[in-house]
Amino acid sequence: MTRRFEGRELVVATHNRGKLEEIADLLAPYGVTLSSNADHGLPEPVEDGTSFVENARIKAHAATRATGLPALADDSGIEIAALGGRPGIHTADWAETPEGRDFTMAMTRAHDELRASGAPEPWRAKFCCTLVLAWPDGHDEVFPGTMEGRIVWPMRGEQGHGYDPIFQPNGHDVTFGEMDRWAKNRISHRADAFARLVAGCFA
Ligand SMILES: O=c1nc[nH]c2c1ncn2[C@H]1C[C@H](O)[C@@H](COP(=O)(O)OP(=O)(O)OP(=O)(O)O)O1
Ligand SMILES: [Mg+2]
Repeated sequence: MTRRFEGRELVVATHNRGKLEEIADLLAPYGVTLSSNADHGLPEPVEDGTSFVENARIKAHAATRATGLPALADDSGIEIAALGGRPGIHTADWAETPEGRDFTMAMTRAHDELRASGAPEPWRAKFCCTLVLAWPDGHDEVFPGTMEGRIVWPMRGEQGHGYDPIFQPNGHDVTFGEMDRWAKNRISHRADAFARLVAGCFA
């Protein structure tokens, strides 16, 4: 299946630099030539789907249509059990401000809502990642991944991106924000989805 990528470029259809770096590391062993949305000057599509897979499809197919190349999109987010699964597909929206994204604000909101809910700790949470690989002929392939853990407070760690400082994965006593990129990439929701992608495309 590696042949499907031989001599071709894969567009990573994301505007999130943290994701792009993780995806480049995860794909490094497979000799795929990567380019990004930024390399192609692609706009950020409106993510108005009602699920991770719908939003990933919107992003992947938009990049494929614009470039004629296969494209890989990642739609991800965190589901907090005591908040009924919120923010879920709205995880990035919680960080939105007129000046750009503010993840300290978003993490503070998650913590404030957990406190207000009265839910006892541990506050169970699940990171979800859905990868969609879209092909120029219009078909696509879907690879889901998850990582279970808990929300911790205060924030811990300067590494990673997004909500990493408040997410402590099960089986670990550090947050994603305290893990180096290789440690996170061995266990994350994105790594889980990539294991399925690799099995489907490079096995
Ligand atoms: O490993 C992660 N560590 C921490 N936070 C994370 C992670 N993975 C997703 N997240 C959070 C932040 C992100 O902003 C949102 C996903 O929203 P999502 O729309 O999929 O991504 P995005 O808007 O940042 O970039 P793009 O849509 O261009 O791929 O969930
Ligand atoms: Mg997005």
